[in-house]
Amino acid sequence: MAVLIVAGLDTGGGAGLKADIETVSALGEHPLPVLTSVTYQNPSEVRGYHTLPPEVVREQIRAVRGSFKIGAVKIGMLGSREIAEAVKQETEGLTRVLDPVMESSTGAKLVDSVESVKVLILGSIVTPNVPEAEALSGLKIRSIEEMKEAAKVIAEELGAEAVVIKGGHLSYTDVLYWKGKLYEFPGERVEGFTHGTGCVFSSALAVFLAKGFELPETVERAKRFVEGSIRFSKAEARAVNPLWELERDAHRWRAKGELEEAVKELMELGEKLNPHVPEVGTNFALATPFSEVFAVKGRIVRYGGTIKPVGPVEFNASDHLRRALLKMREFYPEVRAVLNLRYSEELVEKAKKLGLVVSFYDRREEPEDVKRAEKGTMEWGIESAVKRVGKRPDLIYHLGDWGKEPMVLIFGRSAMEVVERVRALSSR
Ligand SMILES: Cc1ncc(COP(=O)(O)OP(=O)(O)O)c(N)n1
Ligand SMILES: Cc1ncsc1CCOP(=O)(O)O
Repeated sequence: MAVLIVAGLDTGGGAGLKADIETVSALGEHPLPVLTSVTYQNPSEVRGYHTLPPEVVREQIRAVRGSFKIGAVKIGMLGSREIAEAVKQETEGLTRVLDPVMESSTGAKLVDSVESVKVLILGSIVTPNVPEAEALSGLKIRSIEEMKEAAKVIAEELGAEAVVIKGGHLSYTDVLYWKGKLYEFPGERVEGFTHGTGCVFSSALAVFLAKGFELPETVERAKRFVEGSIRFSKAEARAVNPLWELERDAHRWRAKGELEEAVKELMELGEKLNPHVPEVGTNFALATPFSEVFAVKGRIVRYGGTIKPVGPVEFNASDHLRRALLKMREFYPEVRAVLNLRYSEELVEKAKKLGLVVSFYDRREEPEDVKRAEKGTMEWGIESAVKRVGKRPDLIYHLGDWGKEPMVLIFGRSAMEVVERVRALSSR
């Protein structure tokens, strides 16, 4: 099924047509991109924009309308009243999702007037954020109740088929008004970049409508998709990442394979490694670039004179090493793998001789409040070891405490780098 996208170009690659194309493609439908305007923008500022002649927009839509089965159309930045009129005429009869783009999040105007956006409201599913809903309804919005009132006004007075007001500027609850009924979609704050969220949300809505979902389920799905695209947003683009699901799954698949290979290599070191395996066992953890962590289920244990993984490599099969790795990645994101061994002075001395950067933490220095908290020791320990050495540590050890076995953690930028380090450390 094809989804028509009528939108502007964001040269920063975070919002607009590019985000829309990625959203539609990632959700498995075919994007038909129609350009209304070219903006000169980066994630920090919109320097200006140039609108295309309305006839150019009209011809783009005409070129595809007859040749594709169009399930829905997403309309974003219009730029001018003339373009809005042309888009209205050329999209008549299609299921229309209108993101009433007025200003960028950096505060720059992206349309000549609110009236131009209003041209397309009649019969459309409209997705304003709070400031846009205020501009369309003329109401002040300070609460979820006031979001509901504004949604009703936009539907009943301006003739929208449905209205979804996104709560990002207020709470994290979205409100839908459709066929005389109000719905709430609670959400929570997600850490990450948000530039482009409005574009991704409205495109995802168009896709799920094209797939045949009813509006309330469509809103729920689009909201969860946006949350993922913020959680896995792109630091480089400083914007949402509509490709997150595809990238996440590819990363998971690669990480699992990489760790399985490395565990196999590690098993070759069986007899040499056996004396270094602690009482609690060894685990080997690898993070994907999205900081999801794979490890060995049940850990790696001593087995006769050699070693053996108890279970397979699985997602979330580690607690301690996962927390150590994620903390380390807050300082050094290039670190992706870690393995624990039994502490011995000999092992630490060998690491120093090999030129590895060694640091440690002393559990006796752990603040009382961290000690009392259920799970803060590992994070505190890694942070204090990182700060102690002032550069990226390859190995961190601690000398134990009551009921805590002394331990060595060996880090690396890949699972194989850790294996190579363990090989060097365990050789006689
Ligand atoms: C070309 C273009 N279209 C739309 C926007 C606004 O996008 P949105 O998703 O609402 O994101 P923010 O502006 O809130 O970051 C844009 N900036 N450029
Ligand atoms: C108990 C313990 N403490 C530090 S590493 C380790 C073993 C590995 O733990 P996990 O399997 O939870 O990563």
